[in-house]
Order: sequence, then C-alpha cells, then structure tokens
Amino acid sequence: MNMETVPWELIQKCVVVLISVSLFWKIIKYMCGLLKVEKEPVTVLVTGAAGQIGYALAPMIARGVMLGPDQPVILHLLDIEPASESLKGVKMELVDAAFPLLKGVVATTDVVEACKDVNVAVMLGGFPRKEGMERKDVMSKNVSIYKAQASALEQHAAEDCKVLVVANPANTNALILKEYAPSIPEKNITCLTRLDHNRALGQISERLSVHVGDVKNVIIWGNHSSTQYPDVNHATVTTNSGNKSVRAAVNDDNWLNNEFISIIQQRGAAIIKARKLSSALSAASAACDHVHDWLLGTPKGTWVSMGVYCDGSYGIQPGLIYSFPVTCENGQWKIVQGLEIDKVSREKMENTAQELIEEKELAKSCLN
Ligand SMILES: NC(=O)C1=CN([C@@H]2O[C@H](COP(=O)(O)OP(=O)(O)OC[C@H]3O[C@@H](n4cnc5c(N)ncnc54)[C@H](O)[C@@H]3O)[C@@H](O)[C@H]2O)C=CC1
Ligand SMILES: O=C([O-])CC(=O)C(=O)O
Repeated sequence: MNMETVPWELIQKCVVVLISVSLFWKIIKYMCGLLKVEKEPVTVLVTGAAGQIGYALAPMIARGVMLGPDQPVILHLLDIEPASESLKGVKMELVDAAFPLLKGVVATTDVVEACKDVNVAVMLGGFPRKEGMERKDVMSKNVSIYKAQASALEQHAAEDCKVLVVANPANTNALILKEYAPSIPEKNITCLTRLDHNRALGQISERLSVHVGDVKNVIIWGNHSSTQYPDVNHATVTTNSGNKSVRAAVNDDNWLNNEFISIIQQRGAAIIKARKLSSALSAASAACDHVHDWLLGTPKGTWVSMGVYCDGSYGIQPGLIYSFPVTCENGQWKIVQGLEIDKVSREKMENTAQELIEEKELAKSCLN
C-alpha cells in the first residue's frame, strides 16, 4: 500500500469528530443527571396499619403501586395502643425491605402525629365483621372512631388531603367523617367500592375465559354491602373481532341478572367463610387502584366505581356517600352522566340508597 495515497487528513478529521460527539454525549448525560429532580415525597396515612389489610397495603404503597413508580412516599402508620408492638414490627419490616421510594415511616398511636401534613389518608382502622354478621353490625364501634378521627384530619392534614375510607360500614363511616370534618371539601372524602368493581370484572372474565384487562365499565351502584347493585348493562369486553357488550358476550341474562349479582354481593362473606378472616390482599390492591386512578386519572373511555358524595345524580338522594361510575382527571372525580337506566336497575339503585338512608339514621343514633 502506498502510504502517500492514505487520506490522513480525512481520518484525522473523523477521529476528532468521533471524540467530540462522544464527549458531547457524556456532557449531555451528566447534565441530565444533574437536572433529574426527584419528586417531593407524598405523605400517606394508613390507619389500622397493624391489621391485616394494613400489612398487605403498606408494602404496596412503598413500592409505588398506589402513586406511581417515580413517586417517593412517606408513610404514617396509625394504630391503637394494644396493637403498638405489632405496629412497631410492621415498621421494622418496612425498613428491612429497603424500598427505594420510601423516604420515611412514622409508626404511632397518636392520632395528631399520624395526621400531620398527610396528603392521602387511607382509613382502615376499625373492627372487621365476623362470620354471620352484616357490615352494619360493626356500626356503633366504627362510626365513633370516624367521628374522632375526622377532627384530627381536619386540623392537621395537608390542605386538599384526599381521604379513602375502607373500614366498614365504609359508606356511612365516610359520611360521618365528612360531617365531622366540615372544612374538608366533600369531594375529597370517598369510600372503597373498587373491590366490588374488581370482583365484578373478575367474575365476568372467568365466565368468558378472557383476561380481566379485556373487561371494562362494570358499575357498582350504592352501598358496599349486600344491597349493592353490580350492573353490567354498559360493560364491554374486547374480543378478536372488536368490542362487544358483556350481555351479548355472556349470552345468559338469567345468570347475569341473578347468580352474578348475588356472587358479587356475597363475595366478602364467602371470603370470610373460606379464610375465617375478611378480604385483605384484594382490599389492599383495590385501595391502591382507587387512589391511583383518582390522583393519576382513569384511562380514556374507562370508568371505575367509587363511593362519593351524592349530588342527586341519577335521582339518588343527595347527601349520601353512594357508589357511582366515575372518571378521574387532574385529581378530581366526576360522576359519569347520561347512562340509560332500565326499570330493574332503577329499583335496585333505590333499594341500596334506602339502606344507606337507614344506616345514616342508625349512625346518628349511635353517636347521640
Ligand atoms: N370497603 C371494603 O371493600 C373493605 C372493607 N374492609 C374493612 O376494613 C377494615 C379493616 O380490615 P382488616 O385490616 O381486615 O381488620 P383488622 O382487624 O385486621 O385491622 C384493623 C386494625 O384497626 C385497628 N384499630 C381499631 N381501632 C382503631 C382506631 N381507633 N384507630 C386506629 N386503628 C384502629 C386495630 O387495632 C387493627 O389493627 C374493617 O372494617 C373491614 O371490615 C375489609 C375489606 C374490604
Ligand atoms: O365483607 C367484609 O366484611 C369485608 C369486606 O367489606 C369485603 O370483603 O368486601
């Protein structure tokens, strides 16, 4: 090879360009690293944190299941004195799990310390029902807890704190909390019916042998109790040939109108019968889904069920905490309007509203 014909000048230029590009790229990556600002932590209160749902829920929150994989969290765990050792153990395990998103854990039996500056409050604290009881049978013990904790939240939580009541009777506990914390906006106080919603999705997916993610827009109307109305009239399933209504896909109205409804209404009792304990992992997961969708939004074209303060939508008496189909955007829920309601559905929606009206009266009498 004749060395004189080698284009040394060109090779030299190429090497310089390559070195410059790689240097430039390194600088950009370094700058991005410097600019990567970690989000401020969100403080999440879990009451009844030493209980069985608490034990399933705390690690889910610490892993980002509730608020997203890039959202640091601080956990405030509240329980009562007899459970304080167990609560301490939960905190020890959270430390041992070394969750990257978990920026602090406060485990306390002091309600004021627990409520201080919380952005999200998940209220599990209370007495669960046992086999053979209805959820309203735990009314007197639990509503007095919600009355007391309402004022602590009102006085010490962050402005715009979002509250999810899980403890039963969930709708009525949430209503009591709302009434005794008048300065918390009513749109910030909700109760969990997402577990019932997810149970309905699960049953339809099993029946049709499709993935649960392909079923959407079931509705839980009313109370988180055996009078709730799981409604599939607007639900759809995604199939190979496009979207189909659940009624058409199941093609068995008798099953949908009877057995399906009763399975969902009685699912909590069936879990208690099988486990001798009430639902915990599914309740924790549903609580994460509820808060996640509320704060981060529901996917386009999809609604979820939430127990929310009723404004009279669908002719339901205003002033109850009633489960409706909702969509969420920018941290706000909105009741889905304009769905056609047939006569059978109307009756079931009224029936569960009636139970909530009675529970409200019973709760008031327990507090007098
Ligand atoms: N809405 C829903 O979909 C569901 C609701 N639930 C309800 O959630 C609640 C919690 O269930 P579990 O964790 O299984 O019960 P659990 O009995 O295992 O835990 C409840 C915890 O609350 C604590 N507690 C009692 N009084 C308290 C107070 N004043 N302040 C703070 N903590 C207090 C207890 O010491 C206990 O550690 C129950 O009311 C249960 O019926 C359960 C499943 C689903
Ligand atoms: O049934 C219970 O008492 C617990 C609960 O609310 C549920 O699993 O839906």
